[in-house]
Amino acid sequence: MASTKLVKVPTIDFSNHQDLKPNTPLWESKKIQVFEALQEYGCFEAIYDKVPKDIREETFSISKEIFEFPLETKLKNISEKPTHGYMGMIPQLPLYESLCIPDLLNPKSLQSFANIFWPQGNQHFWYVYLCFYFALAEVFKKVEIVLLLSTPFARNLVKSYSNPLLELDEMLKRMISENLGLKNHIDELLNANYILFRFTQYKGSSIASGDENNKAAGLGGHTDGNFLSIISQNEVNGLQINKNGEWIDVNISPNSYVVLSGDSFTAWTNGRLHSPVHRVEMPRGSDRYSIQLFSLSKPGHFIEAPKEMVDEEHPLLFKPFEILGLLGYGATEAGYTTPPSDLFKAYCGV
Ligand SMILES: O=C(O)CCC(=O)C(=O)O
Ligand SMILES: [Fe+2]
Repeated sequence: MASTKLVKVPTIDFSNHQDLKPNTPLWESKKIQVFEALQEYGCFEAIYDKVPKDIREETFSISKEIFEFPLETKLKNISEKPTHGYMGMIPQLPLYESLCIPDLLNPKSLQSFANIFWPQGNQHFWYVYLCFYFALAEVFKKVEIVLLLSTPFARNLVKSYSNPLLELDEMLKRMISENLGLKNHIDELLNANYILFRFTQYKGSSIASGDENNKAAGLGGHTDGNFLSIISQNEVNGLQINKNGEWIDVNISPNSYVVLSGDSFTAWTNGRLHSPVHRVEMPRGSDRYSIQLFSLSKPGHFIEAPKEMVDEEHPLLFKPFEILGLLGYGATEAGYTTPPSDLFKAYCGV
């Protein structure tokens, strides 16, 4: 494939979020920008200042801390579900390691993750845990949590960290649905929401010295199977997306997030959006930490394009599929040998 070009993925500024309400001119203009960026690139940089800097730093410092645990501890982050647990020790990807909190919307899942690393409890982690828990509760309007939100502590946590990323995910889904005239399908999309939260480390510091310009593979080319991925990183860049055979660096500023469209949206929009092939190429010397918030459909829920997306001009492109089936397929022999841009079609193409 051709080499990296100095093309930039679009940047969309959501920093005046308090004015960003449906049916306002600002909403209408952002909604078009979002849709066009996802159509053209399958991703964009979101400038989003709702997560305070110190909270973000706190989260990255937890990330660093958990990767320093012995391998035997990290291996306790297991799951029978594909991509739902520890990934690492992959011979072709020696720099890559990741840990996953599956089903973030379920507080028990967060608790078992924390227990792996801090069986006695951890102030740090519980702080972030509570941020997520309270934020999710607000999103899902759980009465008992709403009561707890009245404490300044919880309110601050919600405002400062976790709520914003889930709000961003929801807002983007609303914008995309509106753009396609699928406003009446938004509830079914949001009700099936299931979140995977992944901490990732790329050990750039372990790349052997050699040609300074040489980069090493952090993560191979793939598409994400979910609806949206919201990625934050420490100050080390490395993510690239493939556009028409060329790799484009996705270099983002410190308070930005990368938003990527996944295969689930490709199917739901019957091909009007696409999921870009992306990879991580690591520079020598620096370790990269990234955090992914993946929004999926609940296991067992079948994803299919609403009937409005299918007509004579737009015949159905994908059979209904279930996310765990897709993720499992990626881990099979057929999945490994199919080029990443064809994998989704190979799995459920009509
Ligand atoms: O680390 C990143 O920036 C991207 C990671 C990624 O693409 C993934 O985990 O699916
Ligand atoms: Fe990815």
